[in-house]
Amino acid sequence: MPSIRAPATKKTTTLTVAVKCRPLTERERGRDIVRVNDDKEVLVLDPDLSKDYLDRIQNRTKERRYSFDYAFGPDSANSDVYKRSISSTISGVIQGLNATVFAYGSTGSGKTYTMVGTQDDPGLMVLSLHTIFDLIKKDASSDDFEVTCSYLEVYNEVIYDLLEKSSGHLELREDPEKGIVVAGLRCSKVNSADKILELLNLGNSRRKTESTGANETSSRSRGMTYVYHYQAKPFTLAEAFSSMGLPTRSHAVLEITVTRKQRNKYRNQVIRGKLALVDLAGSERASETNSGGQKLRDGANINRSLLALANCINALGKQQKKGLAYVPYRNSKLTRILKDGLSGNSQTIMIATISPADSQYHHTVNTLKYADRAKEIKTHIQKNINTVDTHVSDYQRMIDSLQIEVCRLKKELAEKESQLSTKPTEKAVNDELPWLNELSQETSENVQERINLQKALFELEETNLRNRTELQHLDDAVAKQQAIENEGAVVQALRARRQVILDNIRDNDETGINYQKEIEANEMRRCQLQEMIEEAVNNNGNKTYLHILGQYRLLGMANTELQFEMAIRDQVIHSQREAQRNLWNVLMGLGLDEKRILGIAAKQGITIEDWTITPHLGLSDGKQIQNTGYGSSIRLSYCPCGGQSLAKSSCIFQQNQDFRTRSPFKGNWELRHAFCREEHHSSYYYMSHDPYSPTYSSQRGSSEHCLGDGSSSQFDTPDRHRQDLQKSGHHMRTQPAPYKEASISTPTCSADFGHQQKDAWTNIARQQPYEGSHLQRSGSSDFGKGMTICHGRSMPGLFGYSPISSDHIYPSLVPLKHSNMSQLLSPYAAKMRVPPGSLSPDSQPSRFV
Ligand SMILES: Nc1ncnc2c1ncn2[C@@H]1O[C@H](COP(=O)(O)OP(=O)(O)OP(=O)(O)O)[C@@H](O)[C@H]1O
Repeated sequence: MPSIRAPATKKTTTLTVAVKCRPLTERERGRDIVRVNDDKEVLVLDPDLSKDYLDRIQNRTKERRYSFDYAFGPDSANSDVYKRSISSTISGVIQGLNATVFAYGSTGSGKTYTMVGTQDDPGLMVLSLHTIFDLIKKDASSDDFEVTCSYLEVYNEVIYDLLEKSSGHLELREDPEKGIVVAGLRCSKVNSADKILELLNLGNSRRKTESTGANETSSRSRGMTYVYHYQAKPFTLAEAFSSMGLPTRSHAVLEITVTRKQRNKYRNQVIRGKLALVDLAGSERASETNSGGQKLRDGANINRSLLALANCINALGKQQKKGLAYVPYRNSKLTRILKDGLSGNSQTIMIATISPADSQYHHTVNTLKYADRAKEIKTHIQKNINTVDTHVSDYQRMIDSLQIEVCRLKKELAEKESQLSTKPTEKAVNDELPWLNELSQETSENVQERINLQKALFELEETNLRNRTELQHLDDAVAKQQAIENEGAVVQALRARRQVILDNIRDNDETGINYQKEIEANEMRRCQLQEMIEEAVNNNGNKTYLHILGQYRLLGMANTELQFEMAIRDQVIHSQREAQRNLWNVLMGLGLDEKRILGIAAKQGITIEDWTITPHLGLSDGKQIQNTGYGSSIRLSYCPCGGQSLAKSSCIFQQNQDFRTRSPFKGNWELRHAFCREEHHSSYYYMSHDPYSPTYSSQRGSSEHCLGDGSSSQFDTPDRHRQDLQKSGHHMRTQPAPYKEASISTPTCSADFGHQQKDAWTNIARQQPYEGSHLQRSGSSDFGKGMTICHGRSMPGLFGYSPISSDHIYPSLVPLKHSNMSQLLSPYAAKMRVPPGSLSPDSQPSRFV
């Protein structure tokens, strides 16, 4: 019988934030600069002792003061932290509530000490597990309990199962019923806290480790004293790690699920509570680690996940204040795994760990800053009750609560709209500076919101694509099963799942339409802001202009940071794909045939979309279609200068490109070779401040008359957008595209700049540290001969991103029209699993502007 989740009352709650300051270690000779007052307030003194009274009253001191739900000083034991801030939440787990506990802090600040503890001072993980089993023991006479446990790590953006001896890479999947799930993760049944601790130890011995110069104080690099407190076989963390003698470089998540079946009057109810205990790797600065190569990459990945976590915390904090719609969970595996803990159905506790040493001032303040923001985050907890029956009254209650939610949201929306309609220009001229600050803040938020909304749309598309694939599998399975048992239980279960997937597709489509509306609203706001800025520049001259210029620079820096993040991500993806290809080579070498491999993969829940084991062949002009004997492989190539070749990745067609851009400074054509980037989200958020970029040259060209030279940008602006800009007074020019038949070519707009702006941009462009990078170049390429078909997406055509776009401030993420490529590729659409019709020129989804 299909089960539904009965509507339980939802309670909105905020993240509980506790700060724990560890004692100074023997090695740290510095000054203790942290004070904890009234168990709630944390004061961080200025590490510079030479600051005097005058500095302090003139606010030149670096002293910082924060207050939290709980604050613990160096004398507090783990049991104090547990009793005051966590124990009540843990008890909720056996009542069907979800809880997440994570320690956040820089390396060596005491995360592991807090989560794991020592024999004398057991940590939060150990204390929580004992509480759970003590409570189960109490209720065991009336109810049946089942406890399962999983333990995973995220290392270099790859998920491993720590309970498996040699775990492969695990994938995250978004299930319409269960939310984010790690496919293939082992869930072991356990019947005591000791058993879990045993598994924990086992898993810890498998965690990835790496040495680093930064964590001299980290427990993991020295003789460790941590002991998991269980009787059967005492086991120290030192034992787990000393074999390697190195600190772990991964984030680990221990998840305990308690399923409770009541034996009394609620016999048909199953209550399920989940506890996630997270041990994050510590953040560190590359400059402090003295490391390079793999270590530097590890550090960058750890920092990236933590940055992604911090970004989510930021966005969630803002969401509470401003109602922004999108939180970038997708930016790392860690944040996807923690999604429920950060905003979903979970009572979440963040333990921010800090060191009192003056040398750690920056890390301490940074941790406290994020902890402070995390206080704003709201989650919505509700009991997880499954029933085997579906009652009409349950549905009625669901509808009622949804209607209340809709009313609340409508009211909020109306309030927000009325706030936004107040024009800042109405303010007095002598208020100019605060007004400008507000304007630039809004400008960058507008940009961020636009990026986020577009990302959200991509995510929905991706989820629905997977849904559609599953739907196809389900239909096949139903047909097969029907032949065996007609309308038996299995067929019914398959049908029930099919319905869930269909509902999810419908919901996602609706959400997509709403996102589209938000994008349109964002676009309107963008035009308003643009007009305000122009008005301000015209009316208030230099002062305003310089201020805006400063904001441009900030945006430019943010873009560069993002580019760097994307470069790392792409590197990881590239390595993974390379490894995957090698693995296939090995499998084929072993003599396994394609069918068998596909069968094995299907059993493991892995979908192989396509693969090619293609020797690197020389390239020639034009298109080639190869048949490798392992299934058809398509290589579309164009490389007049005999460039390099890349084997097609598992889900993308690549074409070597001949990137040409015209340098406005050198005045001649430059040939640049680069590859289309592999399919990845980041491919769509592509920013460039390359002074040679077409966008840039267009800007310069407006005064130097070098427009209309035949160069065409990979980025484009839709007609409506162009009209808006024309309305706002820009001079528009259209650049002809030289290679129309090969690919994507639509007119590009450009805006006129005055000399001042032009020089400012030159300066900004020169400041970009990655100016000459491959990414920048491909971002600024002539796309005339380039082509990337994103396999498996229902979005036809390409998407480009222009940082300064046609209006020199706002990025625009727009689909590029596709040309006759669709006809060329349509015979392969089935192989590519592109939804029917999506390669047709008419299938441009209307929601992409
Ligand atoms: N409350 C505490 N009491 C005594 N010593 C502590 C306490 N907290 C941390 N320490 C000590 O501080 C050092 C660093 O702690 P720990 O290894 O837990 O840091 P970490 O944040 O987990 O580091 P990493 O991120 O590298 O894993 C260890 O020597 C540990 O024994």
